[in-house]
This record gives sequence, structure tokens and C-alpha cells, in this order.
Amino acid sequence: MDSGSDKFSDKNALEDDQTLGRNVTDWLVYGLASRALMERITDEEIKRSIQFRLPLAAIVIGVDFFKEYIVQNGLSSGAKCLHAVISSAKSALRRKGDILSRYSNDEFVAIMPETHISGAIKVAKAMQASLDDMAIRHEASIYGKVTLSVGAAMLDPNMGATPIEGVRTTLLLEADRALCIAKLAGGNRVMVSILDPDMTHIRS
Ligand SMILES: Nc1nc2c(ncn2[C@@H]2O[C@H](COP(=O)(O)OP(=O)(O)OP(=O)(O)O)[C@@H](O)[C@H]2O)c(=O)[nH]1
Repeated sequence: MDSGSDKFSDKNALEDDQTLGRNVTDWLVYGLASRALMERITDEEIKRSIQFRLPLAAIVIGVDFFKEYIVQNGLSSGAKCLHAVISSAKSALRRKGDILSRYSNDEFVAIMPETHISGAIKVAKAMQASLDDMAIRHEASIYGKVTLSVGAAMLDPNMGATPIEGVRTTLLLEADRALCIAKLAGGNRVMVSILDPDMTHIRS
């Protein structure tokens, strides 16, 4: 994963985050990219994906039954649980161009340039396996331990031609929608969505 100093110590990104009033320490302490930096890099990768006809994948990662985990174990254990998720996600993201960022309170997003949906599923399963190995007890979960649901989406440049505004938003929303479906289906699974740059062919 590209957790090297260049991108993550990006001064502009730090300023962006401060302007937006977000918690900058998230990515400084845990090696996550700020939301602003993730968005900027995703926009660059979308342009590159369309120009060179390369696939671009995004996955949104969420802990199953996380609210129940907090109720049973408290906020401090909840935070430790999220750190374990970050660690699992980072261990599965081995390519230099991969980027991991916070998506919402208890969700994370990984952007994977030059990665087909099949590769994204492989990475998602590696994240799940890594967390599974940690065997963090979760008595309120049907699985008895902390598990992950993952929604994956891919921009397929071969299916369309024209880049339009809002591709990044749609890519992330589609991955998040796939995550919601994975959670509704019982959790501990990976669901996918594929879209083209014209966003006329969304498939789940
Ligand atoms: N973005 C990204 N994709 C990965 C990573 N690991 C695996 N993949 C995807 O999963 C596919 C199969 O991965 P592997 O079985 O490890 O095969 P590989 O050809 O050795 O993987 P690479 O050397 O990363 O291309 C790759 O072609 C990628 O699409 C990763 O760390 N980051």
C-alpha cells in the first residue's frame, strides 16, 4: 500500500482536512489517507483509467454488527476493533498505488488503481481472512467473532467512452451500496457492482 511518506505527509491534504474540520489524526496515527487526499487521488486515477482504458476498483469495508459490539464492549474496545480492521486492510493492500482512507465512522474505503473487480474481490477476501485470524470475540454476532462485509465497485473504461462529472461519487456510492447489500444479506461476505464512465450500465 502506498503508505509512504510522500502522499501521506501531503501538506495540502492536511490543510484541506483542517479546512473541512475533519479529524486529521486519523490518518496521521494509523497511516490512513485523509478523505480529501483519497478523493483527489481517486479523481486522478479516474482520468488515468479512462485515458488508458484501465480498470479502477474501490471497496468499502464495514464491521458486521458493529453497533452491537459497542453496546456490549464499550467505545474503547470499539476503537481497538477498528484498529484491527485497519491493520487487516493494510496487510491486504500490497501495491504501491493502493490507498486506504476512512469512509464514515465505522467504514473504510480502499482505492485500487489498475485493478479488475476479480482482483478487488481477492483483496477483500484477504482482508476478511486476516481479521478472521485475529479471532476477536463478538458475542452479539452470529459468527461469534468480528467479521467484515465488503462492497466492491469497478469503473470499467471499456464499457463507455466519455468521462463525466460525478464518476468518483458514483463509484464510492456503488461500493457503499454493495456493502449495504452484503450486510443485509447477513454479513461476512463480499458483494460487487460494476459501472462504466457514462454510468448507464450499473450492474449488481
Ligand atoms: N490493487 C491490488 N490488487 C491486488 C493486490 N493483491 C492482489 N491483487 C489483485 O488480485 C489479482 C491476483 O493477485 P495474485 O494472485 O497475488 O497474483 P499476482 O499476479 O501475483 O498479483 P500482482 O503481482 O499484485 O499483480 C491481481 O492481479 C490484482 O488484481 C494488492 O495488493 N493490491
